[in-house]
Amino acid sequence: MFGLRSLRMKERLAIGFGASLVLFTLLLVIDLQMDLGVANRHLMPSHARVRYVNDEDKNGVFRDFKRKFLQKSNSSGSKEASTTITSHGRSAADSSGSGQRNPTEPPEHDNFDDLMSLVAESRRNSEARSNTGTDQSNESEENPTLGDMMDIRPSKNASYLERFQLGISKHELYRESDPIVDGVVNDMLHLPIQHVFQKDGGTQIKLVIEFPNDVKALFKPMRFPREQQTLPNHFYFTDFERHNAEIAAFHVDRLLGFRRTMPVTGRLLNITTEIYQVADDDLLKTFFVSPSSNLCFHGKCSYYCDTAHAICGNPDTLEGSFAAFLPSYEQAHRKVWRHPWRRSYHKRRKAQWETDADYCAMIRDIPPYDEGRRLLDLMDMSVFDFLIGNMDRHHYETFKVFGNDTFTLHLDHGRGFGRPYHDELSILAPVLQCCLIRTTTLQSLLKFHNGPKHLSDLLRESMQSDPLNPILWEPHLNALDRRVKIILQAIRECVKKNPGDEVAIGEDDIS
Ligand SMILES: Nc1ncnc2c1ncn2[C@@H]1O[C@H](COP(=O)(O)OP(=O)(O)OP(=O)(O)O)[C@@H](O)[C@H]1O
Ligand SMILES: [Mn+2]
Repeated sequence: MFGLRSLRMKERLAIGFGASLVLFTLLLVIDLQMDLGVANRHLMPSHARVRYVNDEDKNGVFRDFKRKFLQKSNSSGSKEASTTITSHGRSAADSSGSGQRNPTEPPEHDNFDDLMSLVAESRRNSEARSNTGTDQSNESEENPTLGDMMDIRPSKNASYLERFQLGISKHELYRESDPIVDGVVNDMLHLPIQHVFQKDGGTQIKLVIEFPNDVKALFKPMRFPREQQTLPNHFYFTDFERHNAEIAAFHVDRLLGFRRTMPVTGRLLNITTEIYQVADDDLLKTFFVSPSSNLCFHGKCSYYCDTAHAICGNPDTLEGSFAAFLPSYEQAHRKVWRHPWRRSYHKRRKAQWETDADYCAMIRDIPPYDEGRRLLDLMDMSVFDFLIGNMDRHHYETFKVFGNDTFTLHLDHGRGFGRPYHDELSILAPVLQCCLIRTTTLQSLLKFHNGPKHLSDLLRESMQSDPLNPILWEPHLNALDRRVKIILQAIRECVKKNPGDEVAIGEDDIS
C-alpha cells in the first residue's frame, strides 16, 4: 500500500518535473522568438519594455557620464507630458541642461577650448603625416561613383534622380552644395503623380510614388500635428512615424556634413486626385469615407494599418514626406548590417552593450569595425541619432559594390523628434563606450556650439524653403542646441578619462 502510494508520488513528481521542463522550454522558445524582433517585427511585443540603466557596468564611461550628467542637471525630462506651446520655449528648454544656476545670472558660455585645441592638434598631426608621407589613410584615394563602378553614364534625357543615383560615390550620397539635390527635390515637388502603391517591408505604412520618367519617391504620411509628442506609454518601436522627422533628419544630416541621407521634402497632396485616383488595387481596397465625409485609407501593415488609425484627407489635402528613391537592388545591391549597439527589442532582456563595460573593445576587434572608416561612421550615426532623438536604429545599410570602406546610409528617421524635453543618453552609448569621434564631426559640433549660428538657426534656415515649413515644433530646435552641448561635455569626460596617448578623437578618413 505504502509502496504503491510512494510509486504514485514518484510518478507525480516525475510528471510534475516533466511538465515544468516543457513549460520552461516553451517559455524559452517564446523568449527567443521575441528577440528575433527586428527580422520578424510582427513578433515584437507591443508592450515590450527596455531599460538601459546599466547595473553591472559600474566603471563604464557610459554609466559614469550618465550619472554625472544627471547629477548636474535637474533632468531634462520634466516637461515631457506637457504639449503646451509657450513663447518662452527656447529659454525654458535651455534651462533644463544647465544645472542649478541663479536664474538672474547670465549663463556663462563654455567655448570648450580644450576640445578646440584637441581638434587643432589632430589637424596638425594629420598634416604632418601627409607631408612626411606616413599617412595611413590615403588622402588621394579615389572616390568612384556607382556610375563608374557599373560603367553606366546617364542617358541623354536622364532625370535628376537618375543622375543623382549614378553620382552616389564611395564616400557620400552627394557632394557638398551639389545643385543636383535641388533638382531631385524640385522633381518630387512638381512632377505629376502617375501611380501609387504600398511599399512592402517595414512596420508602418509607406507608399511608393511614381512620377514620369521612372522617377520615384518614398512617401510617409502625416498623422499628427507637429506638437504631438511620443505617447508616454509608447516605446521607440511602437512610436508613430512622423513625416516631419524624415524631412528634418535630412537637413540635420546635411548640416553635419555627412550627406548619408537621401534628399527628403515635404509636399501637400490632394488625397483624391493624387492618391486615390492613381492607387493600385491593393491600396484601393483600404480606402473609405469617414463620418466627416473625408476620404481615408489605412493600407496593410503590422502597426497602425486599420480603420482606427486611418490616414484621412483634411478635407482633401494630406501632408507627407517624399524621400528620393534609392537605386534599385538590381542596379546597386545594398548590404544590410545589424547595428552592434542595437537595442534588445525585448521586454526583459538587455542588449549586451548595456551590461558589458568592455563592449566597444570587443567590437573594435571584429571586422569591419577593426579597420577603415566603419567604426567612425557608427560614431557619427550615434551623434546624429542623439541629436534627432532616434532610438530605432536596428540595422544600417551600405552599397555592396563599394566594399567595406564606404559610408553607411542613414535611412528611416520617422521616429526621431518625438521628445523635445528629453535627451536620451543611451543613444550616445557608442561614442561614450568607445571614446571615439571623427575629427570633422567634433569640429562641426564645436562650430554649432560656439556660433555665430547655432544648429537650430542653421536648421531653421535650411528648412525654410520646404513647402511644409515650419517643419519642426520650436522645442525640438532648442533641444538640438542643448544636445550639441551634451555631446561636447561627454567628449570632454572621455578625454579626461583617457589622458596621454589614448587620444579620444579618430582621424578623419574622408578626403
Ligand atoms: N529612400 C528610399 N528609397 C528606397 N527604399 C528605401 C528608402 N528608404 C528606405 N528604403 C527601404 O525601405 C525599407 C523600409 O523603410 P523604413 O525603414 O523607412 O520603414 P519602416 O517601416 O520604418 O521600417 P522598420 O519598421 O523596419 O524600421 C528600408 O529597409 C529600406 O531598405
Ligand atoms: Mn523604422
